[in-house]
Amino acid sequence: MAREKLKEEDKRKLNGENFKKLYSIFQYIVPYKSKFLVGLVFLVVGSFLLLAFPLVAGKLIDVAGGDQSWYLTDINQVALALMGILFLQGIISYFRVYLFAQVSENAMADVRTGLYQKLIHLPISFYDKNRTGDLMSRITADISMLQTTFSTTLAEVIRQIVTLAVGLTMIFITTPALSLFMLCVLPVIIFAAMLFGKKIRTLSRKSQDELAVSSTIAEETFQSILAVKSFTNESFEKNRFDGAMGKVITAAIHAAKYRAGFISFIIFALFGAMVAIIWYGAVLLQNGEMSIGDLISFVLYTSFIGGSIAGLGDLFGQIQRAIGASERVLEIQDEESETDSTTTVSTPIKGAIAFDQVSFAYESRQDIQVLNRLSLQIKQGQKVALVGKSGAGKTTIAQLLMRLYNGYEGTIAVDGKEIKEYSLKDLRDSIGMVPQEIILFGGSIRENIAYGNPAASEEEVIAAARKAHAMDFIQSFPEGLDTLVGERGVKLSGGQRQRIAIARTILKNPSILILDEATSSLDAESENLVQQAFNELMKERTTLIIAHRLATIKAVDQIFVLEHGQIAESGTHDSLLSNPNSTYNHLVNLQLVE
Ligand SMILES: Nc1ncnc2c1ncn2[C@@H]1O[C@H](COP(=O)(O)OP(=O)(O)OP(=O)(O)O)[C@@H](O)[C@H]1O
Repeated sequence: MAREKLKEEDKRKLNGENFKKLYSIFQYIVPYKSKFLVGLVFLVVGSFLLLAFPLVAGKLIDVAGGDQSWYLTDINQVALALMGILFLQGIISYFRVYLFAQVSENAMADVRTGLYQKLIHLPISFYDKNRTGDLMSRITADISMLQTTFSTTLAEVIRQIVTLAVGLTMIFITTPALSLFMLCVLPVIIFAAMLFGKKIRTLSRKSQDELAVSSTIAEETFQSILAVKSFTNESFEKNRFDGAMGKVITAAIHAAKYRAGFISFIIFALFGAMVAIIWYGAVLLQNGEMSIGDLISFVLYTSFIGGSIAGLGDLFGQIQRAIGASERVLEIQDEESETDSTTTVSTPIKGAIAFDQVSFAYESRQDIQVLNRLSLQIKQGQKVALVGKSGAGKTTIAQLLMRLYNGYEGTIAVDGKEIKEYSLKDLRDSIGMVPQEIILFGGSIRENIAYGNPAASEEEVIAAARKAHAMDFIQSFPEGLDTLVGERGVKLSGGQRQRIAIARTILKNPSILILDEATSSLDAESENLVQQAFNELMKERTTLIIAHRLATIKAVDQIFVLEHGQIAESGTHDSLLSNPNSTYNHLVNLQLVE
């Protein structure tokens, strides 16, 4: 398997606190513990079997040389025993890998589902602070990393530790003098290599950093290529890039000097140590203190030991990275979900709305007081419009009503009861929102309409589509309601998307309606159909229109003009217009000019 290169910033220290994080994720394995334990037993037995291989291989040579002191005295028997060991270890490895895969796949699917469920229950304010790409990588890359850790890395660590412990024990039992000699030579070299390695890593990180700087320069210029060209700054940019490249080369060559030293040192020292050890083995052999078979066992065991020391270094790197990944997963699990009142109401929400002295600032932008002691009342069934300059806080009012954000001061009541006392489901079920920008899910038109009420029957879906004046265009597609929309489906026009969103909301049948009007206007025919669909939708529902185009709101019962976080004026279109100094009048004039 190709391993991704370890990024230094992704690594964490191997200390108790960090292991606890990994352990928290490891808890997901508990439901599959019996399979995990069997896999673990297979792993240890398999490792022991493999470690018997050098011993028996050594015996093969000794038996060939006439040694009769072992249980098996015939080379054919010994060779068969060797094959038997390999065969058995093959079967055990198969089941070990298979079991660990089952455990880790299931456990990590649980982590993923848990994380996904947690994420969709987090408040919108969380999404304001985190980028989608980052959340995606937690659910995909980070958990894949953890999966590798629990399926392969953990098994490898155990296998290598067993190999190291058993390998060392075996060589000390069979060839103590030679092992002791090796132990005096090798650690010195390993220590020197580690020091060297650390220095080289620091230096190559520096050259990578320099490379990153040069990439940023390139990226910036490509993105602003228009500016570069219109200012004829090509040569300026080239010089900037040249300068950055110069730094890359200096840093890379500096690192290369150390790497060259390291390589020649390793070749000399490692092979030198090998010569020394083999020389000492030859001396022991000559003096009759050791058999050829023992020497072969020793060489095989030391190659096993060497392999596991090298392997462990890499594995610890992986674990350090896995800790980073578990940290990012746990971070989300520690986030606070939307707070909810557990009491559900028995009487349906009718739709009278009252904001009383409501003040609010977004958590991520505390310095801007979006609403400032705002009060407004909307009677049940009334149609009202909110107008105001862009950024005045119209959408914010709607979002607060749906409790998409908490942390406001004052009270917001529906049917005379503070919204925090409703369960989120009751409250949001009773509010239908048709947003400005309608994004349909990938799937059929039917599924997109039924999103408003997944339990709706075919007839109800069709009736809703009719009321939303969407059926005509739906029927014009060969596949009708089964037509696929979204990224891989047909592209619908803005007006068509709006009518689907309206049909969806008709199916939801809320008592309160929020229409966030699209800023861009549709062509006259489409506009007319959408308006008719809206009229159908608004029937007998309390309706709050977030109006951008004032022409569409002449008929509402009341208009609230929002300014400086407060309701500056309210009244009907005609009454507001009759006052020449009103902000409303000013807004209308502005739009007329546009
Ligand atoms: N999620 C958010 N985080 C931080 N600030 C926000 C957020 N959403 C809106 N704001 C800020 O709050 C203010 C009010 O925004 P809001 O979207 O309610 O205005 P609006 O009246 O609906 O504007 P528009 O007519 O352009 O849609 C703006 O200054 C905006 O920048």
